[in-house]
Amino acid sequence: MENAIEVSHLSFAYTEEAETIKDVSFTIPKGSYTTIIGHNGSGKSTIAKLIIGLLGAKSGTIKILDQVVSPETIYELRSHVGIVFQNPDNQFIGSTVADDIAFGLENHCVPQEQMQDLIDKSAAAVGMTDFLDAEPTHLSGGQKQRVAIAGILAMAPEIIIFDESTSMLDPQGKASINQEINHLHQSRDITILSITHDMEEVAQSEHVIVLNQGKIEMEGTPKEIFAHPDLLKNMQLDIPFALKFSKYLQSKGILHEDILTLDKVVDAICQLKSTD
Ligand SMILES: Nc1ncnc2c1ncn2[C@@H]1O[C@H](COP(=O)(O)OP(=O)(O)OP(=O)(O)O)[C@@H](O)[C@H]1O
Repeated sequence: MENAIEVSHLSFAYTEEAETIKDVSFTIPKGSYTTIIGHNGSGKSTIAKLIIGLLGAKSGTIKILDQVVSPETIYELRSHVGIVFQNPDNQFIGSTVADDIAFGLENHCVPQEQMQDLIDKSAAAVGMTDFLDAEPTHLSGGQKQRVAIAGILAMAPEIIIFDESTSMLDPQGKASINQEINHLHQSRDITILSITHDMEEVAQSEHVIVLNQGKIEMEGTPKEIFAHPDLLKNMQLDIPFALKFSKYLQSKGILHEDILTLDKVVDAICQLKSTD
């Protein structure tokens, strides 16, 4: 399978005293959904900034769609990668929400007649239809995050990087955006790299990278990663609620395996009832 992103022996330091990223290597296959987790300050956002060339590596290489990221290539490469940051305040350009979502589309020369449809659909996907004429600066933190996500959804680039971009959303908003990300990934084959503290989102991804003090500590499927709750706890990380619940049901003899999502826990219980 071709790779969307290849990171090879990447190191980076903000200061001379200490390295923030220490010899990190990983690959993200095209069309895959990867999450990066790690304690605060483990270097997750720094990796995202290195990938899109906002920071320059001290050593190592990064390839996007088989091209090495460098000052010469980054401008062209960015047309294939959309990124939504944690702090939406730094991302607004338009004077209304609609203008803001339109900005990326205009840059990509999307015809006017398609533009309105894309703005409407992406605003609806993040629950912001009623705010299209609002000024972005007047929105709450979570609403701003929704608009920033809508701007990227509208452009549907080949690769999307989410850097804790649902951190300010209420639980329902988070769940519906997670659903939207999953839908986008499955229906359009878009490569997703999501930096997150939301273990429910991690459970829906295909591959997980666990970062600890600038190094990769573990890598694998969500099931493989969540099979080590004690290791995760040592890194201030948790397992999804559904997994805790399924472990509890196992202790009561009701279920017989670890299950990562609530939907699947409910399916398993329904299955038991139907075989009673
Ligand atoms: N501009 C900067 N100058 C100096 N040090 C920085 C800078 N930005 C980040 N750091 C340091 O680099 C380390 C990694 O930061 P980074 O933001 O990548 O972590 P993170 O894993 O994304 O954290 P969080 O989960 O809190 O968002 C931290 O120790 C942080 O203090």
